Amino acid sequence: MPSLEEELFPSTPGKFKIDRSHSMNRQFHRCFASTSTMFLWALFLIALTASYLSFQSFVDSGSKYFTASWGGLQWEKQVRVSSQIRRSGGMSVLVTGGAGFVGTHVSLALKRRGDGVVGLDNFNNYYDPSLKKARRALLDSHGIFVVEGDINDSRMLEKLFDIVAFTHVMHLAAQAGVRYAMENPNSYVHSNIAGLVSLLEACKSANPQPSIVWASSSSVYGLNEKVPFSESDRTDQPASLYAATKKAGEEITHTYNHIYGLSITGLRFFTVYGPWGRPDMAYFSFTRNILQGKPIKIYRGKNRVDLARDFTYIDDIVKGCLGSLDTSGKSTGSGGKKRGPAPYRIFNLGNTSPVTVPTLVSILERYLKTKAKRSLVDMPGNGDVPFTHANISLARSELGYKPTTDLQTGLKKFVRWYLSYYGYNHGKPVN
Ligand SMILES: O=C(O)[C@H]1O[C@H](OP(=O)(O)OP(=O)(O)OC[C@H]2O[C@@H](n3ccc(=O)[nH]c3=O)[C@H](O)[C@@H]2O)[C@H](O)[C@@H](O)[C@H]1O
Repeated sequence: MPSLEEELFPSTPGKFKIDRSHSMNRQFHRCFASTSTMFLWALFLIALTASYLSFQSFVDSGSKYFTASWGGLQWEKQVRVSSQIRRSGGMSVLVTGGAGFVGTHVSLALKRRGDGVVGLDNFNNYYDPSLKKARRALLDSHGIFVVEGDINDSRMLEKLFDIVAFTHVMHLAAQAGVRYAMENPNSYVHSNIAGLVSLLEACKSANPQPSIVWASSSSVYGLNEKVPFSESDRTDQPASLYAATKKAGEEITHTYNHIYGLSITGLRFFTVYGPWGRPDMAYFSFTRNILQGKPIKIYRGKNRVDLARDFTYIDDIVKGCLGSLDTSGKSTGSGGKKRGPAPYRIFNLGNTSPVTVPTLVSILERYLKTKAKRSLVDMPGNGDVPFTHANISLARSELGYKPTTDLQTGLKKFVRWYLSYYGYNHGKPVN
């Protein structure tokens, strides 16, 4: 089969017909036919080479994923204004995944205390983008600008660091979800591996280099059976590709810390829930299905043992994130070179009191005043782990992290928000 180039440039040039105007003078044509043909060929070749090269760089930078919704004077002004610090000793933070669940809450908390915040989000459709847009509207009403862009877009990242000398990056952009990794494995590589490297490259080259706090996951403990999970426990048995990419992230950030002097703090979040949460998570989809009278699947482990999670309320997670930013220490590199050792830290951020999934459902039933249609099924082999339980002593001593919201209280707040956001037509208001 001929290649595209062979089709465009057949080996017998005579086959390639150039349309000529009838008004052309035959004599003139005969004299200049060979010169003009060569000239046209040369022009054509130059144009083709140029478009091929620009297409290559487009593909190389992964730009096929990007929307061109950044840049321009107005955009730069919005970025600058949003990043302005309004307290002494404050920080300017780039929050990736800014329109995400945790990103929104962290951004609001930072802004509230006078820090400068710029969000960054690609608004992908892993779950309903209208929820992300509603979060963006909320952020906007608090003076926080969210840039629409992908962390793989290195040109855009470079531009952001040109405009603002961010002191910190709160990196929360990721492909989340444990079970979805079997459906769309490449999206995890794209965001959690390639995107992470692209972001670290931008941070490494930035002058000054920012300190980085980023979201790892409790899922890195995988098949670890020692409870509660401590940071020093083994994390080399991931049960899902999601977990494997988060574990890889911990190794990748370590190399950037080691080679370039970037200050790194990785946070292992334990099943975070709350208002403005992620619709793909169990507590959220259970609520929707219970209100709509649809059945819910409750997974059970081996020997019909209930699964359990160390569900952690969003406000507690936000405190852990801010504590991490405040204690992160400085990156030491400049001009892409390390000038001395920089902090590398990993912390569990959990609640320390696991609750079983059936108990979670009972709490929801009470607040929703509706019985769930429970269907108990054996846990499919899709990356799930039977339980999680955080040991948080390290975060407590280093960050002053102290979770204060139990599942009952947190779910009550979530249900209130859910009903106010989606309306009361799906169920009765919570007391
Ligand atoms: O801590 C993390 O690092 C991860 O937390 C979250 O993962 P998980 O702890 O798996 O939360 P989630 O899906 O809410 O399932 C909760 C429970 O409900 C069970 N579950 C789930 C679905 C269902 O239909 N039925 C069911 O029983 C299920 O078996 C499980 O026992 C984040 O999604 C993930 O992005 C990551 O951040």
